[in-house]
Amino acid sequence: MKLPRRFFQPLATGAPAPFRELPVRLERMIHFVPPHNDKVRARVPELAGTVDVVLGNLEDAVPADQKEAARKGFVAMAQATDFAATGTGLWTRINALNSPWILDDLFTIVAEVGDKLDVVMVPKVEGPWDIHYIDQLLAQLEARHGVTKPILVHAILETAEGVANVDAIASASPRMHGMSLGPADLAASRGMKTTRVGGGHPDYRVIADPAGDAPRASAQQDLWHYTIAKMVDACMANGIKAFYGPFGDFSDGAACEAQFRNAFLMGCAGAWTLHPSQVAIAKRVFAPDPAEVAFAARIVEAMPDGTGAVMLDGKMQDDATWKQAKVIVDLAKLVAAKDPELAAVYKLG
Ligand SMILES: CC(=O)SCCNC(=O)CCNC(=O)[C@H](O)C(C)(C)COP(=O)(O)OP(=O)(O)OC[C@H]1O[C@@H](n2cnc3c(N)ncnc32)[C@H](O)[C@@H]1OP(=O)(O)O
Ligand SMILES: O=CC(=O)O
Ligand SMILES: [Mg+2]
Repeated sequence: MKLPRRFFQPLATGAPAPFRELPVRLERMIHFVPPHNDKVRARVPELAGTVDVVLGNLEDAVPADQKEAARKGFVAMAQATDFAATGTGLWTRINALNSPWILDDLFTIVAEVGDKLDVVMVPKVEGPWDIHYIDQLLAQLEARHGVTKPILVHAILETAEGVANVDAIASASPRMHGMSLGPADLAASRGMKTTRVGGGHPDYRVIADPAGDAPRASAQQDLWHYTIAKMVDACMANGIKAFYGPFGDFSDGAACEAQFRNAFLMGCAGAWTLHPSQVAIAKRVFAPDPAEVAFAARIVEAMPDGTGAVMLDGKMQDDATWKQAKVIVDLAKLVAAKDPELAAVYKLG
């Protein structure tokens, strides 16, 4: 382990100093774009104003013979659009550390558009050693190409070993932005018996005890509850952000919304959107409910210094509920700053 005073030192001469605190940004959805697809890429300038993050995906879902086209497409789309002008994040998902493409991904992208890139998403992270490797390499590339803003790292939690090491991954570097659950790769890595990309499974359920001949009630359970909870704790304990990942059944908006909402309530900041139909779902879910915001604002107002105990509508409020209320009010303010419609509904000063 590094000594605390060395943790924030740049890892290469000439590389920018790491952030001490993460930039505060609204990231309700990380929208995946296949950069080798000319038609979709052409829509990016228009898309950029409608999502919080545009991610050019170079990894899974890009065929092996299109990896180079995807990398070139990403550079072209990064150069063609001023993402910062609309407050939209620009991310890329690079190929895995053991793949033949990773070096060209990073070498090309940092050289060509390193100053425009906010976050590199790293797939199949197994432990802190993977983050240390990327951290060092990014610092060298930032220094070589004169990048002045540190490029952040986002890990996908999608292997059994990664889940076992989740705390160490979250605390591996000041470059860590956050983590996303990768339910498809994780299911494979764990030997789970499902072919779905996220969401539930009709056979994963609990059943009521028998009561004579009466039909036994049963209910589907959330396959991802344990992992999301573990990921949220690891992330929040280290001051970084947790995200739900992909939901693959584009035809089932209700199930996508339920999965996103569970993640939101558990502490996640956002989710991936793979298809335009999922963007509205993410916007709906990852902004607090107006009635909840109104009640939270009353709590904050009733306890101006955040201490003591008061009653509101028959419910006890104290220092702890004040902190809960602050989470909701702060998020609502962040959303309101970007979304005039919700700003009008929230009516926060
Ligand atoms: C497990 C994991 O790793 S998940 C992450 C990896 N997967 C991905 O990144 C997938 C990203 N999504 C995609 O590539 C596409 O949505 C696909 C290939 C899955 C499906 O695309 P299509 O067959 O074109 O879907 P569909 O016909 O419903 O699309 C409707 C429209 O939305 C467009 N569209 C589809 N996906 C996207 C997207 N991610 N961003 C922007 N536009 C999109 C289509 O081009 C189409 O446009 P059109 O009406 O002008 O023809
Ligand atoms: O990369 C995402 C996943 O679910 O796998
Ligand atoms: Mg994956």
